[in-house]
Amino acid sequence: MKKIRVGFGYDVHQLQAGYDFWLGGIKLAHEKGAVGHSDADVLIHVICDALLGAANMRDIGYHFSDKDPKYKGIDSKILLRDVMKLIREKGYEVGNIDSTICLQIPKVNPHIPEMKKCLAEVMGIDEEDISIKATTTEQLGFVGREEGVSAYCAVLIEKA
Ligand SMILES: Nc1ccn([C@@H]2O[C@H](COP(=O)(O)O)[C@@H](O)[C@H]2O)c(=O)n1
Ligand SMILES: C[C@@]1(CO)OP(=O)(O)OP(=O)(O)OC[C@H]1O
Repeated sequence: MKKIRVGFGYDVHQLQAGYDFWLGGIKLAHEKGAVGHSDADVLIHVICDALLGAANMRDIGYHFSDKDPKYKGIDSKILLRDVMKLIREKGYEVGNIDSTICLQIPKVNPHIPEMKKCLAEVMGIDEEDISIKATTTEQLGFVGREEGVSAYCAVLIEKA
């Protein structure tokens, strides 16, 4: 019988001036960028966490410690590629991904096609199986005050 599992991811990064803003594998032009040990790509991080959770393989920080200098400034696409390797070693393939980015500004919608193309290539899956959505938080909370960006992700993985 085919085995289907669900996974979920949530992550937050601060936004500060003087940092690049990597999101969904691409660099956005903005006066603030995301702060982290890695390139702080919050969308990729939640996809990684959702995939690892679905496969019952802990989380991103367990595999790629934020204390390890090896990961300082690392391109999160490299981490995502490694996570795909880990779940495929367990015999899983991605069913579909659904994600939401919480960001007050800038608008994400114009960039979603490029993000999907980039992530599909990194993961070796069909763009049609990746959904990316965005919401402001109506000026409320840390996202609304433009102090941070957060994201949520649900995935299905399956094996024969
Ligand atoms: N950073 C963002 C936030 C939102 N969007 C798009 O705008 C729509 C309206 O946002 P609300 O927070 O008022 O719901 C939202 O549904 C997204 O389509 C965006 O592109 N980038
Ligand atoms: C991605 C890693 C890599 O060291 O560092 P951060 O960029 O700080 O991101 P976080 O979401 O805190 O996840 C932990 C780490 O795996």
